[in-house]
Amino acid sequence: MMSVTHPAMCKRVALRHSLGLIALSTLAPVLDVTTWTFPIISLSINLYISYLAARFYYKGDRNSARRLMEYYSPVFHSLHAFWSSPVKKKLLLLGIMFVVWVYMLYSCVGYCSTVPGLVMVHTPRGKETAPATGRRSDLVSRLLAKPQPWEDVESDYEEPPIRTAASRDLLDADRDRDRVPDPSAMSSFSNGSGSKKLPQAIIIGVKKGGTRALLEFLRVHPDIRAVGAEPHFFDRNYENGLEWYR
Ligand SMILES: Nc1ncnc2c1ncn2[C@@H]1O[C@H](COP(=O)(O)OS(=O)(=O)O)[C@@H](OP(=O)(O)O)[C@H]1O
Repeated sequence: MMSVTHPAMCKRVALRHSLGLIALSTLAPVLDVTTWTFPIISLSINLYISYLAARFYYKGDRNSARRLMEYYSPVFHSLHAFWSSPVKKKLLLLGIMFVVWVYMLYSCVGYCSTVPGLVMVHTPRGKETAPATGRRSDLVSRLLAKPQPWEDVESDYEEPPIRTAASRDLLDADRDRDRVPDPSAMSSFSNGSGSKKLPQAIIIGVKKGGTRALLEFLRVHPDIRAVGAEPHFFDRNYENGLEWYR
């Protein structure tokens, strides 16, 4: 339509788009969308398309227009030029699609391996906390490891891990599922002498009342030993008795 109403504009647009293809291909690796292999491979094709667009721009005849349109779709051009059998066309098309697919897969694998982790890694006190890049397996093994129901903070104190809401929820779900009324499963709330004691302070609160935050803040104090997970003694495990609670 534009070639009939505005032939000059049509030529300008074709040339601009052809040159834009080179710029776009060069920009892609700069924006980290793909690797530098892509603009290098596509440069020859883009240059040839630009050459055809320039020819169309200056000549503006039917022949140069047709050549340009054919090369805008190199796949169809090659099919048209070299292959006449429909079966061979389909095979060639499949082959080209496969090559493109393999190249995209290769690019994606390289790209995905550089994506940083979404969670922070717990590091011991005094050491820097770093993003999870390159340490994902370590983090996964931490998250999947079954947490101890009770922690002896005095003998083996570790600062609480920094977790995202998602990983904390995962751990909470895991803990709730694994909470069985088995006294042997509860390690002692040891004061260092090995004796079991009842807690000296209890955090009571409604759901979503911020009890976890309070527990984590208190746990930071080196003289406070705190449970690893909320024991829910009074509302869920009361029937298990004080022996379970110790
Ligand atoms: N200081 C302070 N101020 C305001 N809000 C706070 C504070 N500390 C914790 N929170 C929010 O409390 C929610 C978690 O509460 P709980 O730990 O009791 O949750 S749970 O019942 O154990 O699941 C949780 O809310 P949601 O993020 O909406 O789940 C926390 O963000």
